[in-house]
Amino acid sequence: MKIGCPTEIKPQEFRVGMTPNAAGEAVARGHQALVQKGAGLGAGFSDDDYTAAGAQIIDTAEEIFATADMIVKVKEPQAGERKMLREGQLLFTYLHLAPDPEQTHDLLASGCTAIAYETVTDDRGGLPLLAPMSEVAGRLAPQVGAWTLQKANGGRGVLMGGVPGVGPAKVVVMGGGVVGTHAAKIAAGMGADVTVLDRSLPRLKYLDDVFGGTFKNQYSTAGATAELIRDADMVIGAVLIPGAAAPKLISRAQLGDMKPGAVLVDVAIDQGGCFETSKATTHADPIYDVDGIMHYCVANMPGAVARTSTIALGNATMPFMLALADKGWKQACADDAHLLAGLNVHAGKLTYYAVGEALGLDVMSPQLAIK
Ligand SMILES: NC(=O)C1=CN([C@@H]2O[C@H](COP(=O)(O)OP(=O)(O)OC[C@H]3O[C@@H](n4cnc5c(N)ncnc54)[C@H](O)[C@@H]3O)[C@@H](O)[C@H]2O)C=CC1
Ligand SMILES: CC(=O)C(=O)O
Ligand SMILES: [Mg+2]
Repeated sequence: MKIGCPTEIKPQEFRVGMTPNAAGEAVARGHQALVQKGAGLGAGFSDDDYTAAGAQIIDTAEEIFATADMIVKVKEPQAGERKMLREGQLLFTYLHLAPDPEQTHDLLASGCTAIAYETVTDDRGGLPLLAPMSEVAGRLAPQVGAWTLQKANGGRGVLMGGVPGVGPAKVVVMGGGVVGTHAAKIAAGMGADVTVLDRSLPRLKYLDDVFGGTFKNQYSTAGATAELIRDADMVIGAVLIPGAAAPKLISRAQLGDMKPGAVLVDVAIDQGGCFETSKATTHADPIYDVDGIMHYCVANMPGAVARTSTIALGNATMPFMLALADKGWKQACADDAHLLAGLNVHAGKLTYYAVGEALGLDVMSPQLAIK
């Protein structure tokens, strides 16, 4: 199979969909790896690194989209890329379709088959292709939140760990999954006073067993949220209902109950955000103010640490990419229900129920798509 890897074109996105090592594994199995010139530079991989692994360097994205059987990327295809997708072509990348009707429309119109990293599942109820980037974004969240809390950036001017004689920042983390747990660990490590909210009792039991002495946890209700945010210096949004638009957990009216200069970091922004006032921002212009509350809502946070993120993502995606290349997508999905869970679009039809529900569109059963 011809596997194509174009350069990412989302603003300030420096990751790349295929590492030289992954390209080498594909080539060793008889596939062709077509990598756009310079695609790996932002993550510290030169064209020579790819050539040494057996990949072919291709000048333009147009040539890659025109010839590859499978396109492997990081971020959702941008408008120009969507125009180049074609019927029968396989797209393997993050999509986040529920909050994105335009992208959904274009993917359906292209006739391509699209497997979304963020809805591939595993045996333990996890999301193995979202998890590595959630680990990164979770660990970044307190770091960017601490920067936003600085006075010159519009924040309250509160230091995460405080100092002797002055108490630490109060951090509330909404959602105790992968992002939330990593965010809480780092925030607590910086010395902040951290509380994690979740709606899953088994998850709260796990957090209590493992991190009981490090940060607090509480069952997530509107009442508990209202009480905690009044006193918070920073709130990190880290909830997820897989594939679906994020639930809105803090309304605009509630910003008035918060301390002026408090910070909201909405990591869940790629699923539409879990605060009413969230709108996606970029690394170039990451923060904005609504009613005196600072918002950080970058939808591709891991792009800030492109090398760590590219290697971590590549480690997770490579076995699935190789299965898709070796067997073709239908057989690979028929053999692996977890990969089939990633199928979001096929031949002009949506194949993921939560996306159809969010956008009011019909859905074809994924089992039918692989028949
Ligand atoms: N902005 C960015 O660059 C990135 C964003 N993300 C996003 O971060 C979000 C979280 O991802 P993960 O932690 O991997 O998901 P996860 O599935 O591991 O965790 C989500 C948690 O939210 C909890 N939850 C659901 N509804 C809730 C509610 N109403 N109140 C409290 N908790 C609730 C669930 O019980 C679960 O424990 C996703 O939207 C993901 O796409 C992930 C990586 C990068
Ligand atoms: C998960 C995601 O959207 C990202 O890593 O950019
Ligand atoms: Mg998007």
